[in-house]
Amino acid sequence: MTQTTRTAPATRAAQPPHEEPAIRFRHAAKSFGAVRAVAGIDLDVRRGETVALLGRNGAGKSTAISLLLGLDEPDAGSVRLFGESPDRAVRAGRIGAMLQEGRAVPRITVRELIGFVARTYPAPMPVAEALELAGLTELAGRRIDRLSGGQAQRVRFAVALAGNPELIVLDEPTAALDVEARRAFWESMRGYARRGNTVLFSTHYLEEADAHADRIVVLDAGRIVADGTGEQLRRAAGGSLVSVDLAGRPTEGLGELPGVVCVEVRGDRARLRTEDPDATVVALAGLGAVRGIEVTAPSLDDAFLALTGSRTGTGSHVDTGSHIGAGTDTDTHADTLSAGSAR
Ligand SMILES: Nc1ncnc2c1ncn2[C@@H]1O[C@H](COP(=O)(O)OP(=O)(O)OP(=O)(O)O)[C@@H](O)[C@H]1O
Repeated sequence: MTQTTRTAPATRAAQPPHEEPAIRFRHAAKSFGAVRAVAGIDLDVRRGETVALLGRNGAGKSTAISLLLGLDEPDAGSVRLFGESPDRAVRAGRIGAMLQEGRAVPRITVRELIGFVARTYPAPMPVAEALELAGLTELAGRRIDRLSGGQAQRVRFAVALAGNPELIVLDEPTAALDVEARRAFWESMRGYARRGNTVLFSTHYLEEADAHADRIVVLDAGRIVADGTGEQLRRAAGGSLVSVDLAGRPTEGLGELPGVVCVEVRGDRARLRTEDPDATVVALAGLGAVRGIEVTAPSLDDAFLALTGSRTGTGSHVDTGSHIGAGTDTDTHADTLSAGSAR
């Protein structure tokens, strides 16, 4: 491979309207036997955007990323990066990736490793710059096998930066990191994005998607079920939540109150999702059911559960935590909201 060096641009220009997007999926599909891991997705990511790919275990995030990096070929449809094939874009150093697996090489220093990786690219980022962006300047002389988990993750980020990519793809970059390491990681990522680069990251963490992405794309059962900002997703989830202490009252008829679209009972409390919280509260008052009444706007968790069709009703099995992790006891109804409905 040619080893000429050019100075990395401090920032990249915003995408002119005629330019190809950084990422373009067109009807892209990939199955493994009977499993449709990616079931025909259409997605454009503009240059300079930071996009989160959100979904539960098995939603298809890693498969979509593999298609994007050319590690897997789609069975149907296409994936283009900056208007070219993933393979070409990756070889040209336009794409950097940080995947879930990947073990650090022992016995060499952080600086040596990044230098080594940088030399394999045609137009790498200066090593000192990659180290600085990844927050590794102080650790440049440290041996790779003597780093903490959070520091090792930063090295992987620097490896992804080494080719001076315009797009970086991160598959669950903060899994297993503690709060401080996460904060440091996102700071580095934002530093890279601020230069006008494009970022696509997958995550199970709703709050990370909301805090660090311009746009959230929700995948479920291989399909895009929503695409928009955190705020748009919350709105798409529809309605506020009115909860009230039942105080032994029967639950019959709650579903017919004005505005109510669904009722969930947890112990002695009823949670009513409503499109008209004022009318619902007035109707509850008419029934004399006002003990412990609370009205809350939908959270991103609520939105996620609604968008991915997660089962609600009895409530006891609904994961309302902000980490959509393994073992979430949910059903899949990918057609709850159609792709792009949150936009
Ligand atoms: N190489 C493979 N062979 C067979 N099935 C696979 C393969 N890779 C993925 N799958 C299946 O495809 C579906 C999507 O998996 P994928 O890893 O893309 O999901 P994910 O959203 O990244 O999940 P996670 O959050 O657990 O990493 C799953 O049902 C998975 O079991």
